[in-house]
Amino acid sequence: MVRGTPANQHQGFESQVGYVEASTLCVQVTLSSRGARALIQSTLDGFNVTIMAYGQTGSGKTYTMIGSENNPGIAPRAFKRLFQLIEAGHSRHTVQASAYMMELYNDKLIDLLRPTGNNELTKSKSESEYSKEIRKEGAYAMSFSLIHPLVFQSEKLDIKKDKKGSVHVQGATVCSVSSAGELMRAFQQGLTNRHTAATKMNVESSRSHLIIVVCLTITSRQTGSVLKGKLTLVDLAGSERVSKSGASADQLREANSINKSLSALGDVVSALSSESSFVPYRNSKLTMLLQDSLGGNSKTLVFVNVSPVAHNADETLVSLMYASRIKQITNSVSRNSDNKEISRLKSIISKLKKGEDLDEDIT
Ligand SMILES: Nc1ncnc2c1ncn2[C@@H]1O[C@H](COP(=O)(O)OP(=O)(O)OP(=O)(O)O)[C@@H](O)[C@H]1O
Repeated sequence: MVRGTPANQHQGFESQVGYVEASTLCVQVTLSSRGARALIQSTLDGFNVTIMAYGQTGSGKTYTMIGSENNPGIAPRAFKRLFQLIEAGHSRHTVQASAYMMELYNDKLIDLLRPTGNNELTKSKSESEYSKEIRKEGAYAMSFSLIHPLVFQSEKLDIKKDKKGSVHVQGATVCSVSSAGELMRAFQQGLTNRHTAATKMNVESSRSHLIIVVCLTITSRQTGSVLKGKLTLVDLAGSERVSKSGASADQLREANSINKSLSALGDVVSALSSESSFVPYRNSKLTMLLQDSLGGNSKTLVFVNVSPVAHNADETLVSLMYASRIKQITNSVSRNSDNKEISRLKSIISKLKKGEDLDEDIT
């Protein structure tokens, strides 16, 4: 099912530059679930969930995923809903939440939560607080409020896939978060580091693909069994014709890199929708990152944003064809769960690898 949903509750939206349209239209394509709200619950039920926006530059992807202060987009709404559900289920399970945030800029993965000396959140904390930082599962983990400007400079970001097919970025700065507000603060901090620039098509065009991942560990109070949920939110950079966007020299490089990665994404979608035996995930970092979201172990919702104006008819057609192809993809979804004993053994193995104390686990 492909649902056409007017995303333009924005009557009177004025264009600010060049060819920005007076309205946008959003086509919602859902794989494996009914809608965004149900998907947030699925994350807490131990599933991988991806929500992403695809479309031509200036068509409203960032507005859909991030929104504005008065009209929050999918990400802030998802964060709020997630913590409402966590609170509602408090008597049944405990939940540990953490998040990391990356951009893929000129084919390079950049850690948007990596502390810098300029980070406002890093300045007000004492040294003793910084000492509480912990290392976890090969990634750099910390409570978000404890970010230290000098530590956690990981060497390299690596895209990894576990045995169940879940993708994660090794080496990313991971913030542990305990409320929607904390998660939102981390998110906003990350956004300030994202590459954007004015083009003829969009006064604040995203020059990178944005990926936010929220990881949940849900432990049942009754049985001790553990579920792992993962929510991935993706605001893709827009495909653009440089003749229309009027790209400068740097922007030309960015546009080429964006178009190349989106073309690799198109190849993956084509291969999956035609049930080809080979899917070229490894052709781009973007497709490697989205490997579990497209054709893998994830419930996935894709918003395809299109422009309704005649001037953009070609791009709109391409996006709609993309939407209908993506709709043919079938993901194979399973819950990420472990019983109490397996969780205990995994925790021992992980601690042994890190050379940590095992006293608590063995008694
Ligand atoms: N539904 C909407 N209501 C009001 N303004 C909107 C709406 N959708 C988009 N806009 C405005 O249109 C402009 C372009 O939108 P946006 O930046 O989300 O496009 P995009 O698809 O993310 O573009 P790019 O790929 O270049 O980053 C922005 O100024 C945004 O605020």
